[in-house]
Amino acid sequence: MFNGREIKLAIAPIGWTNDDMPELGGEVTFEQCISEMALAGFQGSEVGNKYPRDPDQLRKALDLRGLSIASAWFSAHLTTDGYERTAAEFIAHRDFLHEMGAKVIVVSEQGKSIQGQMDVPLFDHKPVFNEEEWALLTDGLNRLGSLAAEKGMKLVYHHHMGTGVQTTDEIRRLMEGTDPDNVSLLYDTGHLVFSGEDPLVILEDYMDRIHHVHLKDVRAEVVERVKREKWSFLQAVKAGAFTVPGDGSIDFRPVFGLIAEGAYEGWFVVEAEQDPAIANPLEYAIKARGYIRETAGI
Ligand SMILES: O=C1C[C@@H](O)[C@H](O)[C@@H](O)C1=O
Ligand SMILES: [Co+2]
Repeated sequence: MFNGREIKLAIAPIGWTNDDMPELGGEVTFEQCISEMALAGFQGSEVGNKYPRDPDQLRKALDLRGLSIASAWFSAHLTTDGYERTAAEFIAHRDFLHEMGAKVIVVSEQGKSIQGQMDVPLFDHKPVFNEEEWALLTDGLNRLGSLAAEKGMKLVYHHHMGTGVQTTDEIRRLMEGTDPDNVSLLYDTGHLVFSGEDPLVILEDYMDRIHHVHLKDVRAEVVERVKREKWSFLQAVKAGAFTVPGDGSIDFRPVFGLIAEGAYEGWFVVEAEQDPAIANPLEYAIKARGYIRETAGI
């Protein structure tokens, strides 16, 4: 399907230990997490809070298991903290990822975000940026993107539930307001469907700007309850709003079909945060690996 183009498969540690709620999977060790990723047939990982920050130590642990680092999340606060402070943190993050051999840097604007607030209803209180905030965001991202380019890397922007860049219109505004040379898009199926967007529209319109992919599925019945009962993002995650591809309500066949029509090369990262005490991480990783083989042929 992908005609020999290089697509590598990674899985995020968030199914084992959740960075947003460290109590989920608190007992799971770093070694168990990466060993099970390799056992399930993945080649890479993103960086979680239990990963050693010393590049040599991290590389050794990953090399032993045939894994490499695809990327890691960076929380930007361009709309609230300003460019200079954000850039200083970004450079340290970029340099760590560069040393680990990653080519893309995941960035999400967390100014005014409600994704980490346990009691704030997700669908009623998401932030909406004003003109000034949009200017701070797009200008700051262009500048962070040129810092990434200094190391031959790409900034991939993560649209996300509970943030100012969640909906199709907001993604469109971000894409139109930024320079394609500096700002690329991270395509996350789960966040688009959770928000009520059509994930195929974003692929059709922005395929040439997509340089990183998060494969997340959603349980539609849980999403309905989140809306009806006014749950927060974290409550939704705990209740199982997300799961691995092949276990929820998204049909990934057209998604893979459209990606295959473009020129995409890079990582597909399975990313499915749910409670590891309910959804055994190794079992779900194996399930995801099988589904991708069956539907994408990789
Ligand atoms: O890429 C991601 C990183 C997580 O920390 C986040 O909350 C999750 O939903 C996601 O898509
Ligand atoms: Co994601």
